[in-house]
Amino acid sequence: MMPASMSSRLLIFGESLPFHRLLHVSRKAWFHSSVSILHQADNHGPLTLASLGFRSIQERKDEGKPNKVKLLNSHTEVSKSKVKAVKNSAIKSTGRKKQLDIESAPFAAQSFSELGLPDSLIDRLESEGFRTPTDVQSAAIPTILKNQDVVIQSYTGSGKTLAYLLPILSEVGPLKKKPFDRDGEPDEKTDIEAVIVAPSRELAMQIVREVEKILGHENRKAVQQLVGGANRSRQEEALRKNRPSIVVGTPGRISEISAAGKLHTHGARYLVLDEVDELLSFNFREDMHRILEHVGRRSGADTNRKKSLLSGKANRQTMLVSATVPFSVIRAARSWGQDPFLVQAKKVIPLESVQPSGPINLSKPMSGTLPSHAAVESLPPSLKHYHCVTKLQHKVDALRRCVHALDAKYVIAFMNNTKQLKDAVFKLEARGMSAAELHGDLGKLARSTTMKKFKNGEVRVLVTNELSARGLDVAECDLVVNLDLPTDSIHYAHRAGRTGRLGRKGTVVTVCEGREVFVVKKLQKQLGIPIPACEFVEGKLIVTKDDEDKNSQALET
Ligand SMILES: Nc1ncnc2c1ncn2[C@@H]1O[C@H](COP(=O)(O)OP(=O)(O)OP(=O)(O)O)[C@@H](O)[C@H]1O
Repeated sequence: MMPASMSSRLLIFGESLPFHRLLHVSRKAWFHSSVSILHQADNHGPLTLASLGFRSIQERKDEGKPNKVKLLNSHTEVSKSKVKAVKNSAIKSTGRKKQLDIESAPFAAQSFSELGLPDSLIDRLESEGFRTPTDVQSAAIPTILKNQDVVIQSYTGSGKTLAYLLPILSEVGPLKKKPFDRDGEPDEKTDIEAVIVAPSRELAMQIVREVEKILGHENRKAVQQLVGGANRSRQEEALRKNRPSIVVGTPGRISEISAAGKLHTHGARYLVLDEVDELLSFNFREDMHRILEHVGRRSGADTNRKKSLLSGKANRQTMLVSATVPFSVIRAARSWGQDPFLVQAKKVIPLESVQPSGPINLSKPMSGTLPSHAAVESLPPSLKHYHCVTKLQHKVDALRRCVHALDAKYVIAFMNNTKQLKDAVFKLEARGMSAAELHGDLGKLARSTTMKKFKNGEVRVLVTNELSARGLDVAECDLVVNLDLPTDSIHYAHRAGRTGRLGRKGTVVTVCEGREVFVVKKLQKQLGIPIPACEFVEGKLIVTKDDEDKNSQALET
């Protein structure tokens, strides 16, 4: 669960301060050098929960109290020394610089019931142990419930899946808010109402499990997985028999079944693209085109959208989700959605006010992404990063020593080449460390068996490739090792994000050769994080100074 301190911060001029501390410093009038907090007032200002009709617990508690700190006022001052800097955003708002999400106090929501979800859903959440919404959930749920198209961006493991699932489940399926129609009859829609697309089978199946967990076993037929590698006719039969309201799948299988006329999504109200930046890649282009053209495209579809629909746009609510949001995603959201919002952990702003924070390469329109910027703020702050230099032939040994030094129990090691990956598993096993391979050449059954073994602790080191970099949620994973370098900072971020989930501790170690160190330096810069050099000595991880640091120190002295 997200620690309270993380879920109660305010963003002030791009800087953050825990809500309780803001109150504290303001009360004490502790103003060494002050920061003005101005109430945002223009059209491009952040959408806040208050503006959406929600009030924070704090606001409600403060009602009627004398001398309360009026946060929504135009001039509150806090000590600058108490304001902690937040890293540059991947994308910046072009709205007035002085505006801030001061009303983001409600983002420190203490319970799901504050967010406008139906009781049936809240009961289920509680029985599954979900009591406190994460920041991104507090920001996204009310926004989506107001029928806004959204781009959701927040760091890996911060709970983005429930951020979009809960508002959908409050409108669709057995736990929805209005289970009866206008005539008081049970509203048992038989159409597909939500389509959720993910780039890999594992991720799609993980999302299905999350939906099933919330709906409960008795309602599991309300969701159907449509993933490649599984029996297609069985999936088609389940669609016909169970009439699910939600489908979750991979682009290829969804568009295949849709093209065969066995999946009717024209009346769907919701389209979610999870790991959207990956779904925008060339590999998925044709399938994604079909999905975007069909989902929610029925004229006069039954939606509860309040605003009039622009001609040529679909009758659906579109949600694009990822920890890494390059500007290509912002552009896509603008062209597919209607006045979409960018939802981050502490702010909700209109997408039209978002600009790229660097130059776009206009000669390559499809690659107009800003990898270095898109990856900033995609990593949980709780992660520790190191790199370790070794010879190519000693990399697996370095991995083994790293696992022992950190006493890591659930380790994911990334490699780029399947043959070398198999060799690494062989070497680890030969040295008595339980390891298993996971890659695309394995069948669906073998992949899920391996995942099960990893999750239940039978396998200590999962050696895998980019297949497992996105979305995979193994809460216990305490160490990620890059045995081969990732291709760029976005890939680094998604790999690294397999550990340190939901505020837990996690370590990322990149094992590289001397000639590769410059890449680590580059990653460090692009991600805005330190990745110091380390060695494993006598069963311990020791941070060392690398040559560059030693040189700069020598120059200083
Ligand atoms: N409010 C909550 N309370 C407790 N656990 C939660 C809450 N929300 C989500 N979780 C759990 O946190 C874990 C991470 O969530 P999730 O996979 O949605 O993260 P994510 O932001 O989508 O990560 P990634 O970017 O890597 O895909 C999951 O196991 C999920 O069940």
